[in-house]
Amino acid sequence: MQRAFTKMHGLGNDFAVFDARAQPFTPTPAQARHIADRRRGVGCDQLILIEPSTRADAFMRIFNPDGSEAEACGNATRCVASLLGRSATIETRAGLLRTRTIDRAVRVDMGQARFGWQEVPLAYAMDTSALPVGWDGLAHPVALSMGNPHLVFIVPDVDAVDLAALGPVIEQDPLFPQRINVNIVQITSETAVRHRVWERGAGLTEACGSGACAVGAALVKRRLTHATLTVHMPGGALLIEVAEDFAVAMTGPVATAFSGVIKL
Ligand SMILES: N[C@@H](CCC[C@H](N)C(=O)O)C(=O)O
Repeated sequence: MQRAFTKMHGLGNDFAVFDARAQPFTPTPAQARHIADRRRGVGCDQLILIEPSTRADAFMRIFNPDGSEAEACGNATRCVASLLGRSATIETRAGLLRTRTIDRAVRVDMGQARFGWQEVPLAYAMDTSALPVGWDGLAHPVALSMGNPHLVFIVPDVDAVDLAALGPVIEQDPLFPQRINVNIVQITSETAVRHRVWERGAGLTEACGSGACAVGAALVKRRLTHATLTVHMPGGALLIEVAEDFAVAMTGPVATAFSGVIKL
């Protein structure tokens, strides 16, 4: 079977996007690993399927390189929005997301950050605004859901953390029954932060849209920054706006790299 794809990225967080509206397609875990493989496949941080929706312009499905399916992907939502038109509604496992293209950027209403321990989810009840746990110097993270699970550690220097070593250990800790995305953030001013991420099912990436939203919501929850802030990641920056009810909006760029066909 051959499948056409478009290779896109948001801030270097890259995707193989498959339009599955006419020709249905659900990758097996082995196919997902093959497509994501940077030497033998397309090479990407996530596989994205655009499917039909009865409630929105399209349904977006997200697969990590390990074959697991994710509920949310902020950077891919902007990419898919740019394919669907100036103002699109996208259904995901995390809910309906409204998007708007403004000049060359896309704004996405990413929904409400949720701080209930069952909503993250955690294995047992804990104060999610500062979990009483730590891993090798990383301690007291905020835990929350942006549709997908996130931990946010506030650190003095994001470059001093060995995220490649700690990320997989924290991601797979039994405290997180659905595993977790691991974010570290350094506050540089009341309106700007530096952010690095270890993504569940994917590893270190250049940027994570839902992670940047989680960072904004966590910092506002802890009253450490303004509600509008710029989140700088290795691949570039996103503008994050957190409303009083913790609904989060994200604005940033998208890029199309190339189109191709892969044999599966
Ligand atoms: N890159 C994404 C997040 C992708 C899913 C994540 N790895 C998960 O399993 O939750 C983003 O931009 O949000």
